[in-house]
Amino acid sequence: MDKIVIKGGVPLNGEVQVSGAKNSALPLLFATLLAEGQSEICNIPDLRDINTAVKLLCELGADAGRVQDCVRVDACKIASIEAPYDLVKTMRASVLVLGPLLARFGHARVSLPGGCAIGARPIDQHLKGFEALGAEITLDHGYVEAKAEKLVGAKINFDMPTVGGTENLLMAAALAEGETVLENAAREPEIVQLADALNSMGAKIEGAGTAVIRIQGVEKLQPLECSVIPDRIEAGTFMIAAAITGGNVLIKGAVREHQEALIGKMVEAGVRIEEEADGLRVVGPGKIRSVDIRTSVFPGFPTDMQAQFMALMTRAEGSSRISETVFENRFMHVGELQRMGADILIDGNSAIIRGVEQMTGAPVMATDLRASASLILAGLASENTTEVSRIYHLDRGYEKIEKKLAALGANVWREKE
Ligand SMILES: CC(=O)N[C@H]1[C@@H](OP(=O)(O)OP(=O)(O)OC[C@H]2O[C@@H](n3ccc(=O)[nH]c3=O)[C@H](O)[C@@H]2O)O[C@H](CO)[C@@H](O)[C@@H]1O
Ligand SMILES: C=C(OP(=O)(O)O)C(=O)O
Repeated sequence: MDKIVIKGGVPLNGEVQVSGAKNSALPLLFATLLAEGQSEICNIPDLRDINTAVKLLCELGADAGRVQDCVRVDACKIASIEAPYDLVKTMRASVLVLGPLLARFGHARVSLPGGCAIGARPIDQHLKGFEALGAEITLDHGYVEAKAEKLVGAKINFDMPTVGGTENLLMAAALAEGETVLENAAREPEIVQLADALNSMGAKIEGAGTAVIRIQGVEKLQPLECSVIPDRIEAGTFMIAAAITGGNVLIKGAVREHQEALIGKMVEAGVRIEEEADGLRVVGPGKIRSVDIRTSVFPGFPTDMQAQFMALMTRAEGSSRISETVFENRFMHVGELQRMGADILIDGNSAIIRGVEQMTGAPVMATDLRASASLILAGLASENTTEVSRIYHLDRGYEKIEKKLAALGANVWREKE
């Protein structure tokens, strides 16, 4: 297994290119199952989750593979409608094959993903939506099975705005008969990209990016050709890297409209952020100010940036409160940050962080994807050496992060444990 080693204390300088968004690429890859013929999606990041998705598409019988930064998927011949446990357990987003398989073949069987490090993460809202479209759902031997002679449009009101649930239902409803209305839908940029992509395939979807999405079902969809939007969470992670080291970095490809909540909080913390033609320039302050955050659905502060923002607050002047409202167990990084000298107290779903003058490097363990990133960020701003182990979590979602950071001047590299 690999670990990341960081010798902290270097202000980052230069330019870094943001990769394609994992959380957009995954639903787009599964959307290719909706059409016969060859789809091509470009600007696909080179990540473990993408490899898992391609493997899953092949397992279903599609002819899928990477050609440079594109993935081509020929979904003419689908031999299986089952997503097995071995793949689903390593990547929860595998449940996104349910919608497309059900819509095109009337049948899908997917291993239930179960809980993970950050929370229970049920899929009841996805299943409620499929049932409303007329599917029969059964749970058996750890698998969820969905069957329908035909899907018929319906009104679906989600109990909470769920990203995966909205995506799964968008894909299923695209081929259902008649109109589907999704209420209390998620509004993330990844939803907008999926709806745009489906429309380019011939779907009729209106309202993506708002809480109410209307889908007029069509009989058939064409193969997909598109390019993945920049990863706003990777971009945000580099924004914090620049800020926490007191550096000056142009984050190329970062989109301001995708980052308003993060930008607002970083500016409050004293960070200078300027929009340039090809991205966002972030200039770290001499002293970081404490600010409170509360995670929320888009356009609120993203839960996927909570751990990284906490790393920033460990170095701020004063005390800040970070409340996590999306996932019930997303403070796994706290214990590891404490090992590096952070002063953090957990109070229910909030963490109270009192900034410290200096943190010291330590061997720490990555517990999930964004926790891994927060430990690297803390390491960049700490004295001595930090070693982050179990970085297979990191490799799910960050493309060559150590190389990108090293190109900005950081002393960071990957080693075998
Ligand atoms: C691959 C991908 O895009 N992952 C993102 C997606 O995950 P994911 O799509 O799994 O997250 P959701 O938006 O569905 O989850 C939001 C909340 O709703 C709950 N819920 C969700 C569905 C359901 O059927 N029942 C239910 O109770 C979840 O447990 C969670 O508390 O959005 C999350 C929230 O922005 C991000 O952290 C993840 O990075
Ligand atoms: C939680 C995340 O991903 P996933 O939904 O794939 O677990 C993430 O990207 O931070």
